[in-house]
Amino acid sequence: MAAPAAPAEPQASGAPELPVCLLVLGMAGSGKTTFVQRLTGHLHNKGCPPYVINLDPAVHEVPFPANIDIRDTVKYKEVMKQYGLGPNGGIVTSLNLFATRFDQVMKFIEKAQNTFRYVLIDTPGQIEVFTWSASGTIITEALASSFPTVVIYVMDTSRSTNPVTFMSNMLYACSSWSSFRLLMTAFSLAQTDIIDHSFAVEWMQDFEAFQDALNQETTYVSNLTRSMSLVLDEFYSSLRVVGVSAVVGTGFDELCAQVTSAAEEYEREYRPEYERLKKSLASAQSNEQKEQLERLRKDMGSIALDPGASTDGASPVLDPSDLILTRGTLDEEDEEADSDTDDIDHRVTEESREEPAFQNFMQESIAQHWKRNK
Ligand SMILES: Nc1nc2c(ncn2[C@@H]2O[C@H](COP(=O)(O)OP(=O)(O)OP(=O)(O)O)[C@@H](O)[C@H]2O)c(=O)[nH]1
Repeated sequence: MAAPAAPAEPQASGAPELPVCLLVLGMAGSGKTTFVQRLTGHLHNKGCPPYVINLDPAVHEVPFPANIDIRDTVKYKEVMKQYGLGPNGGIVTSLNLFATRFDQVMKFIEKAQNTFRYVLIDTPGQIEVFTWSASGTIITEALASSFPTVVIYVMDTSRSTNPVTFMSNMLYACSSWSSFRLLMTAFSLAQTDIIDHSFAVEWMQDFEAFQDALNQETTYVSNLTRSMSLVLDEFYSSLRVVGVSAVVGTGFDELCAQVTSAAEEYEREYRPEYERLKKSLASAQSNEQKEQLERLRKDMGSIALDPGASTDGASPVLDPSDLILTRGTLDEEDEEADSDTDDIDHRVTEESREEPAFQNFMQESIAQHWKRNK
């Protein structure tokens, strides 16, 4: 476990500054783990060690001190055996199992929030396992609803010098961005010790430079890539691009500065929007529930309760709930006359059970209604 850092500085409002969650994504083998390792070391040297979480269940060795490691909770190989899965299915299922306990991880982070300024999260090798899975959404939404959360997309520059490969990488990045659309994406071009990242920055900023590079390609894919580059313009403009080398350790000061600026933007622009969406979702859900309940009441009201009952006021038509609460007998005197001679007051004991029973009945009916409607 990393030693705790100095307490977070208070914000202007007086509240302590929340740690920034950095979600490290990237294609398989792009350098995510090495990046997290180097960034952890960098932050240790700066006197603010991060809280580190490993979400890759299949990694052999974690080369950094992880505060929380998915492998302590879920045994990936056991999951594969037990469910008869291959390696990728095993990773997805392990992450799903872990996501069901993520509320506990959140409690750990919340406890540590005054002592750490950064929470680093290393994700599984296959990007789609996290980006396009329910567990990835659960984890990201849990983090983003409590802390400023920034996606760091690691792109291996040395493997992206071909414009078509570069575009594939950009599409992955863009799909992560749209999947977690409330998050800022900081972009790290790793492995800049092998090749300078300026070509990639130029391709993002200058459409014609990218077209020139594409002109060398004559395949169908190059035409598709050309069209794609037009679409990605808005995405490029939202990126904060930093070149780093996780091996040499260059670029990390700039990366931290960009993360701070992204976290500020998150608080300023994304959080209010996030809160607004959360509220409108909650109110839509509650309206939906009300409608379901109303429909259920109507359905149940159409059941003939008592063929002999009249609607002239002398004998009111019963609501199904009345029927259950009175067990079909409204005439209290009759009931008293029929009452047992023992000491137990059956009305009190049974009525005390009836309300929970009715509530259970209503909940079950609503659940069945939901199922049917789905
Ligand atoms: N030269 C150089 N090599 C790097 C850099 N970052 C990572 N590597 C190398 O790239 C390879 C893959 O790095 P990892 O950190 O394992 O990549 P990963 O994305 O975590 O891999 P998976 O999680 O298995 O998909 C390793 O051999 C690293 O040493 C870098 O900045 N420079």
